Amino acid sequence: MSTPIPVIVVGALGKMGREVVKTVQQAPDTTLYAAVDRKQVGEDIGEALGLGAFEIPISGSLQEVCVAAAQEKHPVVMVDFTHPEAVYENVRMAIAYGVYPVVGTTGLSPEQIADLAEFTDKADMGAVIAPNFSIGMVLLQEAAIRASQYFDHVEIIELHHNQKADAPSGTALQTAQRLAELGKTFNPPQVQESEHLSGARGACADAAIRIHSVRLPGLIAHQEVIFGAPGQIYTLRHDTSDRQCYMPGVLLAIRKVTQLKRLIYGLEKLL
Ligand SMILES: NC(=O)C1=CN([C@@H]2O[C@H](COP(=O)(O)OP(=O)(O)OC[C@H]3O[C@@H](n4cnc5c(N)ncnc54)[C@H](OP(=O)(O)O)[C@@H]3O)[C@@H](O)[C@H]2O)C=CC1
Ligand SMILES: O=C(O)C1=N[C@H](C(=O)O)C[C@H](O)C1
Repeated sequence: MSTPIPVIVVGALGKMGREVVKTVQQAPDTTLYAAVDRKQVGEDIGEALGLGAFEIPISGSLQEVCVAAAQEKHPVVMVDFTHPEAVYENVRMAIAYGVYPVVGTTGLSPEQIADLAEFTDKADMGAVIAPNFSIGMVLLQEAAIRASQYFDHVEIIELHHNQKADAPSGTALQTAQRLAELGKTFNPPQVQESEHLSGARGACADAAIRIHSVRLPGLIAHQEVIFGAPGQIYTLRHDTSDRQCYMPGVLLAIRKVTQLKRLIYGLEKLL
């Protein structure tokens, strides 16, 4: 059997990071190389997650971890589930040390993504950025693309837990972007609208698609794409009930990223 892929998990104590740590430890072809977070530095990551000792202390320095990874014979992968304000620098750091990034953190601007793509090209390396690693969301987006051939009116509602830092969600933005790529203008105005409360009609994304963001405790991650036409409504909805739903997609990206020679945006491009 070949050597398991060594994986650095950044944001290892977070809601997503802890799932990735467990998944990477359990999968036969991946192994946890390092766990990075800004809390509980020095504590064993397995103990910190209530999983027993892994003999891997939490590191507070991604750079130190990358310096060590750069000395390894086999390519090392970094999985980042941190914060919109941290992710760009983390990815730059990983690429600078030849560590392959798999990024789930949302909130990167289009300019930052373009910049990172240029950086991977120069380094002759691959990277994966996916705003949503669940297969259900890929299928929802594909159904939405098909429906867009027949419907001219569409709005998106995304609903998340109220610990989420960014709005709208990266997934909602990507959904709008994928519909906009069809080259069609949606939602031709029917009347002169006036907003009596700012934001009442949501945010206007690509191709005049409205996105509405709901934040409540009790939610995890949910999205509706609602198409309307005279006499009918077609609603596509995806609900997350456990963050395990993202793990097959994350594992797929870990397994494929070292074979890539450019930055890939979106899980659908790996399927
Ligand atoms: N692509 C996908 O499929 C999915 C993407 N996401 C995205 O992933 C990101 C993380 O989500 P989630 O796990 O819920 O968030 P959490 O806040 O639960 O976890 C983030 C973790 O990263 C830590 N962290 C923040 N900044 C740094 C840093 N600079 N260095 C190291 N660690 C850091 C946080 O520490 P502290 O607590 O101190 O802030 C925390 O432990 C979000 O952008 C979210 O939108 C979420 C689900 C699925
Ligand atoms: O913060 C979350 O939870 C999620 N974030 C991602 C996003 O912004 O789209 C993916 C998923 O919606 C969960």
